[in-house]
Amino acid sequence: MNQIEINNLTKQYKNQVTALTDISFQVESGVFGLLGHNGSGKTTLMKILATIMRPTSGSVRIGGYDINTQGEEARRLIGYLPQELSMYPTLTVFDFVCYMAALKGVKDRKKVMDVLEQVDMGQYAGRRIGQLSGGMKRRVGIAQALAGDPRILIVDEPTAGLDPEERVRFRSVLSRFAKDDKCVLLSTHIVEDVYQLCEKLAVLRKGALFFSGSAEELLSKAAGKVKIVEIEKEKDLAALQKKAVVLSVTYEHSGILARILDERGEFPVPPVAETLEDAYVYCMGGKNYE
Ligand SMILES: Nc1ncnc2c1ncn2[C@@H]1O[C@H](COP(=O)(O)OP(=O)(O)OP(=O)(O)O)[C@@H](O)[C@H]1O
Repeated sequence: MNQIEINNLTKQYKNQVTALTDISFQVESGVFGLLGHNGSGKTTLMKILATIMRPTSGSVRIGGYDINTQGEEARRLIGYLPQELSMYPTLTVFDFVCYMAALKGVKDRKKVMDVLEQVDMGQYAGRRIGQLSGGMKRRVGIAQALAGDPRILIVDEPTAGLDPEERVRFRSVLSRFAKDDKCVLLSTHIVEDVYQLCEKLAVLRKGALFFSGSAEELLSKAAGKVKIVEIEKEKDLAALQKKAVVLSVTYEHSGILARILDERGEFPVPPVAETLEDAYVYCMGGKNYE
């Protein structure tokens, strides 16, 4: 069953910037990844799905409810973690989540404790927000999104800036939520998160939908094209870049190893196994995404 259905969605801001152009895709249960460079329109799309911004045209159904005409019903199904969530540093974790939960009509303090336990923050309930690490704050952000028992969790770039341990922990919180026929829509520009978490994903490029499908389908776009070639000098790199997309470069004692996408089969070396990151960079026209 589709949890989210997006049809011909377009968003033009008042300054005439068109952030989204005719986007259509569906999101089923599980963790769904939304990948794109900075400025590709991810946050705009998340805000529309979270019903805090109206589209210019097109339609969105959340759990079957049309956000334009049944916004209240749709909103009740959603938990949203925005890219930047203002938190009051002097409040305790518990009081902050109680406050956010109350805004959604959840007054039961036991339920607040439950969501803190779900994100492994129960033991820090009494700590002040200002004394938390970045990863802990992000988990508190998820806890407030989980208040009200949503079916659909919309999280905007939740792992940016986290250390590897916190990222792993954060991912497990999301995948734990997504089982039981629920859905997480995760926007990120970190391909590793999508690789670890998502069966399906969409790629936005300059506000347009470039790809929507399974991770395997995205991978297949780079299949057989990823090669490693050796060049002698730095200046040979510029010539190589004219012939192929250079994915990464490693400097060795003997020379320089370049990982490339050989689209036209011009380099007579056997291909190596492609990664999701290779396929993503390929989709993005070869520009690195950081
Ligand atoms: N309130 C606004 N008014 C005008 N233009 C905006 C507004 N918000 C975003 N934009 C523009 O819309 C485009 C998409 O921005 P958006 O924030 O949705 O991208 P993003 O993929 O989330 O980027 P990032 O990863 O950097 O957060 C950009 O060109 C941006 O400058």
